[in-house]
Amino acid sequence: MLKVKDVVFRYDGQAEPIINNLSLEVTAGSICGLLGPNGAGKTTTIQLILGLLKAERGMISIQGRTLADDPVAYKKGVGYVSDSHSIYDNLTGQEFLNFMADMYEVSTARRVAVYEPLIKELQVQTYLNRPIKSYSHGTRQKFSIMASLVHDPPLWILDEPMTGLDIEASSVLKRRMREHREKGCTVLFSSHLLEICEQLCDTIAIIHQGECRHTAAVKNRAEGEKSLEQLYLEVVKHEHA
Ligand SMILES: Nc1ncnc2c1ncn2[C@@H]1O[C@H](COP(=O)(O)OP(=O)(O)OP(=O)(O)O)[C@@H](O)[C@H]1O
Repeated sequence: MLKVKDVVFRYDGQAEPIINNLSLEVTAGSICGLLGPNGAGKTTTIQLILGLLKAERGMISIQGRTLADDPVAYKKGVGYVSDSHSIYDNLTGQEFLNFMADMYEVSTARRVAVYEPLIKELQVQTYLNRPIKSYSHGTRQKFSIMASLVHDPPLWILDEPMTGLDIEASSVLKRRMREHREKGCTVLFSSHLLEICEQLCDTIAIIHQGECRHTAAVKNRAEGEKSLEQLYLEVVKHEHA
């Protein structure tokens, strides 16, 4: 479903690539957790997949389509929850939700059908007509999550989505991620929380120093197999040596 092959990327002015021949595959109808130390390249990888950054080499495709093949269809195939939500400060939550639905050309009936249950589940009714600049981080996160689902994206990408969410909202998000997978869609999210990956993921990918160093199945691990924590620590250990 998602294929990232031998991608190389460096930010302007950098001598060495930050992303180094990174390859990753996520199958349709699965949840994949991106793990890795601070600065490993998780957010950069996500932004490359989204087309917010441009790789200098390599190939990225979603459902067999690259950004160059059909930029609009490619972008409509992805829903994104960023780890920073500062750009819509002057809109109210309701205006932001409508703006995102307009951008994805989602009908009024469809946006109501998506947003109404989410507004109730995430308990944000009282925030709808207030400016986003007055929201806490967690409330911004809730609006970002709602907006990312309005076009029912086949690939849902979330960058550290649990950060700042209260316990009820985390529980709603986890359920929504599972439901997305049950519909045959795909979820990719970055996290520093191994327990969340153990609860949710079918696979994990460990990013270290701009490379995907290891991928592993999370469920049905054979008896005697290493725990995810042991596995993770072994993959990244030379950083701490
Ligand atoms: N705009 C930028 N310009 C230059 N370097 C950057 C920029 N953004 C990130 N970097 C560098 O790229 C590397 C990868 O950063 P990235 O944010 O992708 O890591 P991450 O794995 O998401 O980290 P964290 O877990 O701390 O969020 C880091 O060394 C970071 O300092």
